[in-house]
Amino acid sequence: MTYVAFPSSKELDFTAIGRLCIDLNANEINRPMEQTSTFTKYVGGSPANITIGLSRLGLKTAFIGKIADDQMGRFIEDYLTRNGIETGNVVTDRTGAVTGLAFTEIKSPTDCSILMYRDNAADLKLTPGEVREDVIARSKMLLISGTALAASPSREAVFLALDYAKKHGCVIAFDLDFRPYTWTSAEETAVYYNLAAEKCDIILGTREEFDMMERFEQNPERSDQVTASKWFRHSAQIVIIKHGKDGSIAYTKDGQEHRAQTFPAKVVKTFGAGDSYAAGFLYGLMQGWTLEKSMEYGSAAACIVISSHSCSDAMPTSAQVDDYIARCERGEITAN
Ligand SMILES: Nc1ncnc2c1ncn2[C@@H]1O[C@H](COP(=O)(O)OP(=O)(O)OP(=O)(O)O)[C@@H](O)[C@H]1O
Ligand SMILES: O=C(O)C[C@@H](O)[C@H](O)C(=O)CO
Repeated sequence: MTYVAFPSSKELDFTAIGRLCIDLNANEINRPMEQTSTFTKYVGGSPANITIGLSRLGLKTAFIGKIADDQMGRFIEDYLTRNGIETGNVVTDRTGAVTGLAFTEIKSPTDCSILMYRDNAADLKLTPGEVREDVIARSKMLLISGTALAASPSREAVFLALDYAKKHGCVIAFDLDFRPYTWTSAEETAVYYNLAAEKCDIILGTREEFDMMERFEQNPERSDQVTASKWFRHSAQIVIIKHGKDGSIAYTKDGQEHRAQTFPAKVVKTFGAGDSYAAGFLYGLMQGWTLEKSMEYGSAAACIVISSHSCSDAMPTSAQVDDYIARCERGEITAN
């Protein structure tokens, strides 16, 4: 059964728009930030991580975003280029904006948090005029990410990208990627998330992210089924609701539910699970696999990333995902 049809004639498989930033991940893990002295620098930001993931899996990818005119901005652009991602629509800020920094605290494999430095962040300065229609026109899929909706002009840039995607028959995926620190009001957050989600074919989020969007609605049981059915009255064909190590459920417009197994992992830290899951899942969907197989691939990719120190750098290749699944089947990997 095919739930979304990707336009086969287009040259780029995947384009994402949104946040490009830096992760500084604690080297001394299993302790609070106060006791951490050194960090390793990686490219970060959910849509960047997903694009890197899809490029590692072998797809032709591009990114639309804005970087600071400094060493961090140049590091990000260089990393994307070295990973085979087209950066012609990554523009450089000239107003003195800075690169967003995410310091990660790894207190234990299940207790992780992120300390953000995002004042005057360059990624939120992307203007509608800087979004190139031709890049979206050449893409089979556009991915948007919620954080880019948090402020103008990046918010309007994303809505224009959605219009271009609709015009050019691009499949649209929305990773909700709700980061509370970027937003100022709960009402504003829900309004813009809902406006964007109405236009998307595939919506991926956690139960908590959908709860945030449902603040004006009735879903007292926090039912995934009720959540998904709302979006099928708009553009959605697939709604995925993620539940951490308990797995994920994909709902489809034909009323079906699809579940996939999760895999054991020796977890180092939890962040990056959602981004690697999205990369693996969207890759499978583009290969024409079943939803179950695509979700399983996402789950295995997530296990690889949460067992590693980084998010972007740890994004696996197909060979690594296949190998992980095979080792799990042979009982060689157990959870910690
Ligand atoms: N501890 C775990 N063990 C095995 N698989 C996991 C674990 N945590 C997450 N996963 C896999 O990753 C997928 C996505 O994880 P999760 O629901 O935590 O997303 P998320 O909250 O968006 O992640 P992030 O922490 O990156 O924001 C899950 O559906 C599951 O397949
Ligand atoms: O920008 C953030 O919010 C942090 C990300 O850079 C980080 O890579 C992450 O949390 C991945 O989900």
